[in-house]
Amino acid sequence: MPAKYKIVMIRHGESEWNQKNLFCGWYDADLSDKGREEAVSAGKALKAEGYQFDVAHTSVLKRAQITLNSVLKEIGQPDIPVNKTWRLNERHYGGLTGLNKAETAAKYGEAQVQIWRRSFDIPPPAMEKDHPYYETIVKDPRYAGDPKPEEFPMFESLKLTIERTLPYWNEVIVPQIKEGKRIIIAAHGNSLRGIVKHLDELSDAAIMELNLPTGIPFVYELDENLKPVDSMVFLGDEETVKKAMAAVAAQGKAK
Ligand SMILES: O=C(O)[C@@H](COP(=O)(O)O)OP(=O)(O)O
Repeated sequence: MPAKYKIVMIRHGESEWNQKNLFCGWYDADLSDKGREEAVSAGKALKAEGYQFDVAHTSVLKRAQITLNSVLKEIGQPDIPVNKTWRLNERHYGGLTGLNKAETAAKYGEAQVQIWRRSFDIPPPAMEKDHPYYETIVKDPRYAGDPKPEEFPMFESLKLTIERTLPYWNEVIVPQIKEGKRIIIAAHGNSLRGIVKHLDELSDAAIMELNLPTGIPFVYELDENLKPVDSMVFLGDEETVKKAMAAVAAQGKAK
């Protein structure tokens, strides 16, 4: 079937916590200088290809929002409607939040860290009340009322992340796609892996292999039933994308 719709997604540029190689999850890390540059380059790449959007979706975390704002500024559309939702947040990394990924691998083994980072349904340990970032995250006013207290995660596997991201995809984004709206989503490594898994119907095993690079936009072309005609086409040269993906995968290695 021919392509009918196009949607652009981007993982935020490198954050200060990506740079320090810390599990970040719902911690609201800022972009690093490199991440800000990546966001500007992403905007320029979209501009060069003539992309324009009617609406944008992002998480409530600033690393995604700043990336989106940079992109929209570069393409000359700083004022389009932007929907912000916790449902596009990064997966909640539970008790691992704030730990160094390489040090965690040295302590618990690379295989365990790989399970925590990439298994489909094995969650990281829960964030307990005495965790250094518990109060910062749970009491953050941006979450007052939404998610509801019973929905508020203390940890998330990719499976749990998908369970809270997909309702937003299906109920908010899909109707807009079908109305012909040109959409960009600026979000996170794992919230976007969830959407990719859904669109491409990847198996639980196949999604483990996918590492999304920071700050490189990718495009899906969808047919009228929203099945991909073209999947995950990055606006970047192949070698750069491959290297960036390998670098993300390597973050879980004990140095
Ligand atoms: O939470 C985090 O540490 C990273 C992803 O980490 P990995 O699952 O790749 O370890 O999220 P993001 O930088 O996309 O917001």
